[in-house]
Amino acid sequence: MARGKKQNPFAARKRQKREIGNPPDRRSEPYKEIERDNACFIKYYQLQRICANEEEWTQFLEKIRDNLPVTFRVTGFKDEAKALLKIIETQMFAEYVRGAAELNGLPEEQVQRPLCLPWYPNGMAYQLNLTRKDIRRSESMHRLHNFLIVETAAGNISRQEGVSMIPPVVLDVQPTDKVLDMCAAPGSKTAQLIEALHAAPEEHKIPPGFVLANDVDNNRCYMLVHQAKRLNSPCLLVTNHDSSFFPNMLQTDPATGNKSILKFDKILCDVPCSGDGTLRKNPDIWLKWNLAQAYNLHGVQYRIVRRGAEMLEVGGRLVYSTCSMNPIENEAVVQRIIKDSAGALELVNASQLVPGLRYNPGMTDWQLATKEVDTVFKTFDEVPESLHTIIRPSMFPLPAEEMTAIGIEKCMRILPHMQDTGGFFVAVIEKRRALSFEQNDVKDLEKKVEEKEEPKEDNPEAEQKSAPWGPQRKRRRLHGFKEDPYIFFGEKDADYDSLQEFYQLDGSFNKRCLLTRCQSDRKKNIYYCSEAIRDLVLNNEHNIKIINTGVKTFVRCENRHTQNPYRLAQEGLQTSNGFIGNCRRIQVERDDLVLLLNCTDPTKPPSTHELKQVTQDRCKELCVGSCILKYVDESFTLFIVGWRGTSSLRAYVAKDETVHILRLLGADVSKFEINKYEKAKEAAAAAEAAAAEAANGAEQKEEENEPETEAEAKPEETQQVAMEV
Ligand SMILES: C[S@@+](CC[C@H](N)C(=O)[O-])C[C@H]1O[C@@H](n2cnc3c(N)ncnc32)[C@H](O)[C@@H]1O
Repeated sequence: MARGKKQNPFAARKRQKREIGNPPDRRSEPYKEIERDNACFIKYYQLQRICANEEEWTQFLEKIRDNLPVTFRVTGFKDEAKALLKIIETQMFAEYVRGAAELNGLPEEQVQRPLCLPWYPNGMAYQLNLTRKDIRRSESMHRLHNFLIVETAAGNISRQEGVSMIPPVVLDVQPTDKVLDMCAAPGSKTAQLIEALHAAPEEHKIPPGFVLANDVDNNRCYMLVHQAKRLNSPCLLVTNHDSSFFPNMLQTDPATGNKSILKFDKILCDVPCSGDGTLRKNPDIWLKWNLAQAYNLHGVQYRIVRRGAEMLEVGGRLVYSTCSMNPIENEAVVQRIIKDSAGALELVNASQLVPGLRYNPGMTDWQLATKEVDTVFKTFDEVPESLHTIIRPSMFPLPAEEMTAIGIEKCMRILPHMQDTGGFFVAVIEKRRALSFEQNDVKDLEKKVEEKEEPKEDNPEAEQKSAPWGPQRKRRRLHGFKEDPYIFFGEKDADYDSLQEFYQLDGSFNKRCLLTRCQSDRKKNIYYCSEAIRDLVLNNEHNIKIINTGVKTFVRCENRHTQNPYRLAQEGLQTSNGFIGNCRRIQVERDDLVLLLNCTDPTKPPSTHELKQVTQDRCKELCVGSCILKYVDESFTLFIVGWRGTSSLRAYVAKDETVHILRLLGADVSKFEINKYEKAKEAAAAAEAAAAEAANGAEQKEEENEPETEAEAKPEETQQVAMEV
């Protein structure tokens, strides 16, 4: 190479590749199990004495190397949940026992029954004695597998790690609470928070409280929207911010109209962590685990919980949780925030909310070490200067008397061997008074918001339009997609008037909570959000990046026979149902509903003549258009969106929901079930037959071209080829 001439690194890499040749294609190699071992991990946790004795340590190591059993919970606020639970406990568990017996070659009597998690409210969560792989890969489990997939998609069950259900339970959310989930994606805990908010539908048609679910990762925010949307709550707002710098928000007092800084009653800080408590579910962590991760995360974990503490209402509750077992990410963060709060925050014991849960108390002592765990430090003084930027004084345990005052033992450490779960850490904190470092200047915030706002229209009747965060005026976009605006209905809206008339919407329905996402005279989808969420959007849209809110309630559906261009959306029916009059309701009996749901061809809806006389008579009273089908069972009542056609009636629900309802009705769902093993067998047989036919054809062609004697000489061979293919 000529002197001074720079070598192009890409070209060099290409040349090198050509010389060495392409790396072997590993896709054809058999899948190698990950070795569930990591010397530093073992050394570190042995050093910390996370187990009381050798025997427990052996149990811990054995369990953490094992696969995780499947757990799921029935999503709780619907009346149907109990009916579904009953089906699970009878039919599905009978299926489970049969399948597990076949899988393990055991008599059915010896199969361990699924375990109802004692600490989960209302007996709604179960742990199966099978792993995800067992269920996915065995034919005997295909019905159970189908059931889990369909009911998860329809939002009636949630497959979630057992220990991950604990933080929302101890947060103890009530329907009136203002809840913040600071690190919410992908949203399994957010779903629990929403369920708790809607737990008393008889008291609140729409809960006065709300859940603000936030995540810093824009892509993960959309996973969160997808997960939370299954619950169809009008009380959810999804935002995209770094929680450690979450902006203060304004709220309006509905009685006085005065603005104040929003403080939350309940805050969940399920912070990013090294995740070594999920080793059973994610064995690849064995390959990556090292102490540097915990050292790196301690700072951001502290900043998030500190910001959470600032935004917490006095008297409110904050839960700090991680799926890590490391005291640097757990007790060290908790002791630091409690100490810095100078008595404003207090750790509390929440064991009464999880009766029967086995856990260890928070650790009062731990040690730090180098990344390879070859040098151990008991105090910061022992740490060499070269590590001072990595290992910080706040990571060490406080002196014993300070630790006693903090009551760190009130934290909960759940280890895998205690009840065959993953590992988890949970701390419950309450705020006794305002923090010395929190900023509560409402005037200052109002000024900042006003500076960002566009001039307001004078006409109070005009619709209120939000500008998405990262206002278009500035054409600034930090990351992710630019969201469509949130355009609320004004006091006078022609579409609302026609909706009100057609559906006899009750006077308590707040039309100003209806919104669309595009500026057009022909609204396409109309969403609904609660009053509290509307207030938050309008007060803070210039300050906060909103990703999603509102539940789809009306959908444009032009049909020349109907008087109203909007049909009801099943997603929003849970909310709109309570406000719609009798004029658009048809009560149906079981057989009629089964008939309607079994009609899967939208071009051939059931004729009203096929229905019971009473249903036919009721249909005659309704003009063409969207309607509510009501079905009353002994233990539950169902409301389903329907369509009254000129001479037909149909149910307007998605496939997974259809299967769910048919299941609740005790109807046959076999036509919706997919047996992938049967399908694979059928496909293999078809391929075999096709290949045989092709081989036969080829042989015949050859035979036709060959001399007569040759063909006569090998007839069995031709036969043989056909059979072998
Ligand atoms: C342990 S996960 C949360 C799991 C979630 N609570 C659930 O139950 O599904 C941590 C989340 O924190 C988010 N995150 C990381 N740093 C953050 C920050 N500074 N602010 C907000 N979210 C953050 C990550 O994107 C990740 O989704």
